[in-house]
Amino acid sequence: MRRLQQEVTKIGQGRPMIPEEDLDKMQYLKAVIKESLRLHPSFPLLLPRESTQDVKLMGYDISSGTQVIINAWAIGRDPAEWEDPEEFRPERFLNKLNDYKAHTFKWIPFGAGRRGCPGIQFSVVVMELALANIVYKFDLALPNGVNYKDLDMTEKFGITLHRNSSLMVIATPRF
Ligand code: HEM
Repeated sequence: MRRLQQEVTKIGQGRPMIPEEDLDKMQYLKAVIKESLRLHPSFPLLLPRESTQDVKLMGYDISSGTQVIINAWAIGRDPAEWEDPEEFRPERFLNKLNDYKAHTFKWIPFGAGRRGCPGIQFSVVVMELALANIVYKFDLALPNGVNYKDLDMTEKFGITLHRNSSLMVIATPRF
C-alpha cells in the first residue's frame, strides 16, 4: 500500500484528481491490479463453454457438445507457474510479459481467445482510475488496530468471486 501511494502521490503532484492520461505512468498500480486479479479473479471459472466439435487437447478427447469449465482461480495459483503463489506480490507483474492479452494461459482473468472478454480495456481503465484516485486522496486503515495479516480472506464462490465477509476500512482524506 505504501509503495502504491508513493507512486500515485508522485505522479499526482498535488492536483485535485489523477486524470486518465496519467495512468500509463503508474506501473506499480497496474501490477497491483493484475496481482489482485491473479489471486481473486472476478469470474473464477470464466464462463461455461461448449465444444462444437470433437477435439483432442493435450492428450484429452473432448467430444462435441461437452461443457468445458476453465478454473482460472486455480490456474492463477498454480505452483508450477507461480513462485509462492499464495503471496500477494505485485512485483511479479512489473514486466511486459504478463499483459492482459499475452496469451501465456497461466493468467487469464479475462479469459482468452475468440471468446475472451471484449470489455478488458474499458474495465482496466475504470479499475486503474478508481484505485489511483482512492489511494491518492485517502489514507486507508483497518479499524481497531487490526493487522492486515489477520484479515479473513475467505472467498465466496459463485459465477463471480467475492469476499465472504465485508472489508471494513477507515478512509481519511489526505488533503
Ligand atoms: C473487471 C471486469 C471484468 C472481468 C474480470 C471480466 C471477465 C470476463 C471473463 C473471464 C469472460 C469469459 C471469457 C472466456 O470465457 O474466455 C468475460 C466475457 C465477457 N465479458 Fe467481461 N469482464 C469484465 C468486464 C466486462 C465489461 C465492462 C464488459 C462490457 C462492457 C464485458 C463484456 C463481456 C462479454 C460480452 C463477454 C462474453 C464474450 C463472448 O462470449 O464472446 N466484460 N468477461
